[in-house]
Amino acid sequence: MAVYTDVAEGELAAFLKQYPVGDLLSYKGIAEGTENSNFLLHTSSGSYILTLYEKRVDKADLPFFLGLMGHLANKGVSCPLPVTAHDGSVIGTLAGRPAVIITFLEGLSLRRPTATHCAEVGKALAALHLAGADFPMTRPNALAIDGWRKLWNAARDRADEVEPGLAAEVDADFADFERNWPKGLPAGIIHADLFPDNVFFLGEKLSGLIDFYFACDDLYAYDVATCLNAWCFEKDFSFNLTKGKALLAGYQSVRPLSEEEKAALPMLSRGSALRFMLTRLYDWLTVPDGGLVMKRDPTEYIRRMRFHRAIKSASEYGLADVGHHEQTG
Ligand SMILES: Nc1ncnc2c1ncn2[C@@H]1O[C@H](COP(=O)(O)OP(=O)(O)OP(=O)(O)O)[C@@H](O)[C@H]1O
Ligand SMILES: N[C@@H](CCO)C(=O)O
Repeated sequence: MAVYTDVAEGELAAFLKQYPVGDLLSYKGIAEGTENSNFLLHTSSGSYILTLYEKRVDKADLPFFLGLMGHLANKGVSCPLPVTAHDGSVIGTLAGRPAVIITFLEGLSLRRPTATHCAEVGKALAALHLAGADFPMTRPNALAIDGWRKLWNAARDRADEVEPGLAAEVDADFADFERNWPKGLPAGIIHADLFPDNVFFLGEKLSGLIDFYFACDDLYAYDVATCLNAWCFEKDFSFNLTKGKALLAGYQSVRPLSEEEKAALPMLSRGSALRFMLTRLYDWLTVPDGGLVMKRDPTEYIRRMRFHRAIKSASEYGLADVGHHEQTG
């Protein structure tokens, strides 16, 4: 659950006086999410989300995340708009934590997205990439290869407890990534965690994107690869080609991929699978049970890594007109 910090009603009502959001009518903690404490607020002017940032978000990154949400929302991306206080600030303090109020987005996240939903996600991701292109702030991806290496160094010795042979398998991947990771592809602001729990729909129509707390500068096609991993695999770990096709066609209807980006997709998808495997493995091995962080199963992403390793061409993800591309390693 994700309410790590309790907030008393009087304290919240006083805090809200600093913002143009009306008077507090009711509030409740939101169970979903793992990183921060979130509350749904009803006030005399509408509904809002209050987020208290817990220790897994670096406070120095907040101006980037909140500035980005504001930039994207102003450019028509359906994402939360941070509410500015009467004194012009966006980040306040509540219960000893940095605290922010953002606008509430209608919709529901999906447990079983269809190909139609995947197409919508592809379009929204491409629109986000275009809208972020003139965002003036930058943030390097803390979870690029160097960041993966740190997680791996901390987890490697116990990796075989989770899956026998995993240490050797991932060592070989690192050697390959450190030599062959694509360079020079189109890059800019990426969401970096656009999983189904971070996308809202009203019926088949996408109504909002949330959770920009991994957003950073990196390769656009890497963000596409993350969406293939997050949206196009079934519970039995098979890749759903119809969903892959839909997601990629949706993306390309807004921002066509270059031939180089297409050719790099198998490598990027493997890297993205490794990134999510590593954060999950690290938590699995280091975070005590019953603690604050919800653990997710790393083996789901080991299966994806293996799938991508066997891919010979991006056409196997559902891309039309792709040349044959041999992966090294
Ligand atoms: N702007 C919003 N409008 C409506 N609901 C929201 C909004 N922002 C967050 N929520 C709700 O709060 C939940 C948690 O939000 P979020 O995913 O940002 O939290 P988190 O702690 O950063 O989690 P994680 O990084 O693990 O996904 C969401 O699943 C959603 O139910
Ligand atoms: N989307 C991540 C969790 C962090 O947001 C995962 O599934 O591992």
